[in-house]
Amino acid sequence: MTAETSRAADLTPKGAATGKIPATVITGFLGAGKTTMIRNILQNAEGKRIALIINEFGDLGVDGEVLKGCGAETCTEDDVIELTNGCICCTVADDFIPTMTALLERPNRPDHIVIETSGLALPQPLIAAFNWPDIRTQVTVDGVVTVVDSAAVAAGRFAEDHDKVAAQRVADDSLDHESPIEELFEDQLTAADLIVLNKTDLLDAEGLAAVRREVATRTARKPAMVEASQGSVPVSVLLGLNVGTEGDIANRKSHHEMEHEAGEEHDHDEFDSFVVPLGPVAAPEALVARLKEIIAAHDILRLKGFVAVEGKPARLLIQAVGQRVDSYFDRPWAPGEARESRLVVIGLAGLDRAAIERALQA
Ligand SMILES: Nc1nc2c(ncn2[C@@H]2O[C@H](COP(=O)(O)OP(=O)(O)OP(=O)(O)O)[C@@H](O)[C@H]2O)c(=O)[nH]1
Repeated sequence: MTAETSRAADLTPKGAATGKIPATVITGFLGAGKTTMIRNILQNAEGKRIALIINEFGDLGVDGEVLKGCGAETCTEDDVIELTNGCICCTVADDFIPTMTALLERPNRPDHIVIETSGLALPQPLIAAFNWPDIRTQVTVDGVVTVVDSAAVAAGRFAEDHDKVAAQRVADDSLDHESPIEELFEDQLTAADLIVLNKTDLLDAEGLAAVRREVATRTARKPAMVEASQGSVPVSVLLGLNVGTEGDIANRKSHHEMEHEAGEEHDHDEFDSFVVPLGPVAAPEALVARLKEIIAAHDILRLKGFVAVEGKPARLLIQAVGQRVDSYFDRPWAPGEARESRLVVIGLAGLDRAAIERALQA
């Protein structure tokens, strides 16, 4: 093949011109800003009809709630499909394929499909699923966008903590991974066609340049990087990458695939999550202060959920990523809706659930 013909082959349209619906996979570690970025996509879709498939670790459905409430005309509640039965990379055959098939059978097919993986998902099995016979004739992966929490990278969250890994291994000698967080971070970067360095508002130019260098060292591939705050990247940059990533999956192997070519199953045993119910809260500021202490004491990676505040007609959305806790009233409680306070807690396996529950409910 000459250089010219090989270049022409590279430019072959994978999506629209082949009649396939383009699907964008949005991945990235817990709390990186995936849902925030998708909200931005929906609000700036300019008439493009988008169907969303979202998958969350921890069964509270917070992301779905946030996205359904975003009021975008081109993405109604029917267009938001939540996969709550575990992490999408482990439930491809049972959950993802049937969901995609049902979506494709709808009379009113979407112009574009956006898939948000859970923050703990390994994107590779999901991308490979686009090669399944029923799917590959109808849909193609337009691109994989990996969202990075730049502040967390700067804080060393994805650099190996040798003491912690050693402690984990003492607690569970079946652990064969060097560091589950670091590996997953790198696997998500390795899957990327585009990397979004998000949360730039939390860093100065020097810090951001260091993050850019560090991210570049974490994958042998060299996907483009864009910087963003609040996931604000033009839709024209995110959608329409036209890569056909499912055809390149062999070049994006995860640590897990490289270590276990023999086919050992991937799972999420290294991580743990549970939901804690609380009573109504009298003082949200005091709750937020307490959350920060509990997160630090137990090294909780992610905590989110809804809280009923005494005397308030709206529910309080709590979003914590590491030590940073955001909270705001997102919408009024609906008539007849149970005013429950529930928080999902996610961390490395071995979280002291009883102690965390006691502290949260105190
Ligand atoms: N300061 C700052 N906060 C951000 C930015 N983007 C998102 N956040 C906040 O980070 C938190 C997590 O954002 P999400 O969009 O829910 O992150 P996610 O990747 O969908 O999280 P999971 O689905 O739980 O993995 C929320 O409190 C957001 O408001 C940003 O650019 N800057």
